[in-house]
Amino acid sequence: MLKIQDYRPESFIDFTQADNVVAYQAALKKVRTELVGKHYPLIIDGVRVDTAEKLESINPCDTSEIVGSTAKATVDDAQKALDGAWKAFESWKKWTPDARARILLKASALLKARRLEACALMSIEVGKNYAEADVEVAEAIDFLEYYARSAMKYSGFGAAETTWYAGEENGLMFMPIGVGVSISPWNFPCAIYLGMLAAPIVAGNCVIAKPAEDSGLIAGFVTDIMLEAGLPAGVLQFLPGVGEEVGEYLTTHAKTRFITFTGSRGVGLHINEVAAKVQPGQKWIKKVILELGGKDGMIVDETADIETAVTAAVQGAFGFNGQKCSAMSRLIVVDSVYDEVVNQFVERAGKLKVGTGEDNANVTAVVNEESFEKIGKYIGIGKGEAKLLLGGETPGEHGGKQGYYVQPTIFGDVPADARIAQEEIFGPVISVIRARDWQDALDIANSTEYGLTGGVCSRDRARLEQARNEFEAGNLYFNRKITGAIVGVQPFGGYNMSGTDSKAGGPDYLANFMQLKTVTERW
Ligand SMILES: NC(=O)c1ccc[n+]([C@@H]2O[C@H](COP(=O)([O-])OP(=O)(O)OC[C@H]3O[C@@H](n4cnc5c(N)ncnc54)[C@H](O)[C@@H]3O)[C@@H](O)[C@H]2O)c1
Ligand SMILES: N[C@@H](CCC=O)C(=O)O
Repeated sequence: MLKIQDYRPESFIDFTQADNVVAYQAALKKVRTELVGKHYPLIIDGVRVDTAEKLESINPCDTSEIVGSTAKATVDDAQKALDGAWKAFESWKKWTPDARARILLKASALLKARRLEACALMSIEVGKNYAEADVEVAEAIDFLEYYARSAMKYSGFGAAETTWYAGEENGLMFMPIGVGVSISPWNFPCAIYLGMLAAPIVAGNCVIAKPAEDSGLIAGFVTDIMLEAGLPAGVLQFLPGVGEEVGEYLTTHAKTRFITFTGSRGVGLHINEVAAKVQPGQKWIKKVILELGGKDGMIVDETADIETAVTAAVQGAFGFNGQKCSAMSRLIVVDSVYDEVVNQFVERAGKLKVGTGEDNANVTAVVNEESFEKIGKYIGIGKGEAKLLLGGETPGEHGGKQGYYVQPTIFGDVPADARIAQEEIFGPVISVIRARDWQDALDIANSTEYGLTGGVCSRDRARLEQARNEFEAGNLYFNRKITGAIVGVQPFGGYNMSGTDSKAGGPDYLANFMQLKTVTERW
């Protein structure tokens, strides 16, 4: 059993302090010297393997810059990774939970020591500003620390309660399940990537990690940390590649035991479907854990503190340019305070500074051309569906640099069933919806197929209690922003089409990657 202090989330760096800003800028310089331009090969069975083709990361805030590259795995590489991982599983599954957990704790210490480098790399690779990058690296550290401790809970024959029965010993054992693939998105390329591989690994499984195409460098960076921390060869196979090629190959493969996926609803549902089909030679029903998109709404009623509500709306809507599954993309305001709330929201959002992640702007460029085009298309749709209150342009340029820049955009008086109020846009585009009253607001909040995050700004106790039970969201927040779940504090995962509600960073998350065996011995 580990002898360590109780879990406590990392605190965030205060960038109102000048010396912290100076330290961040020094990290940016260091990263520009040491990591920009770097190439990360695949890692199969602990060996670095390069490929003929590569995947390049482009700086979204300055598209003339190639930040670096990774290898691009083929299906042959995926097959080798799968075979090697099963070999590694034979010994890894026998490691004790505390021995496995020590590797996560060591990785956490290594990541803490390189915290600002990881942040700076994300500022350049995906355009995160300082606070957004820092919150993410803190979350990655938290995942390592939290899952290391969680692993203890599943240790030994008596890990779960069973009832005593005369003449027998009965007990439950939690067992690892095998080799799985972890497929992650670009928007939390450090924390979600790392959390989604660390959890199954500490539970005794082996993982093939397939990062998103746009964020291979930060994935390579943290993969190296996991290996430096002492993971045996083959336990973690690093397999950057194209989702539709290697991702598809692995999710449909007979030897894949589990799939943990975080990404868009379309891809997630596709994986759910193909993974359900039993392949020749397949011996199990694949476990599929899906965490998908959202169309997250926050209600403001007539009893709310308007200043609190507007601050929550601006933070929830525009943090990392709205590129969070948790982002507030619908602001639902009760008619009697609609004008007051919306005027203040538009005024505050209009003051946000647009620029690069490296310059610590409030709103930076969106991640890639596909997102840029998609967001532009939705802004066009919005202009036909509602009243444009702010922004509405996609300049594609800022300060003389070409990049995927989209103005913070707000539409008002959006019908609740409009496309911009129902479909995930994943950018800085907000629909404000007018509700007749509180009940109408709650009905509107629940009127999408998603159910990830949600919020209510109100001082009415009865309404908060009603929302507690009736608001369809996996993560519900009152009188604050609806983003920024903290590991262990706000376990994270969505309802309905937002996912399987696996609750990353929650007390039972590791159980997703285990099977239970009941053993009875009669005396
Ligand atoms: N619920 C959550 O916890 C959560 C967290 C972060 C992001 N998201 C969601 O993720 C989306 C943004 O991320 P994205 O653009 O990277 O999503 P995406 O679905 O386009 O890609 C996610 C991953 O899936 C891979 N992929 C694509 N096609 C595949 C296939 N056929 N088979 C296997 N893998 C395949 C991609 O290469 C990538 O690694 C948004 O919808 C956002 O809401 C959800
Ligand atoms: N866990 C993050 C969102 C992850 C999705 O993009 C939050 O709570 O804001």
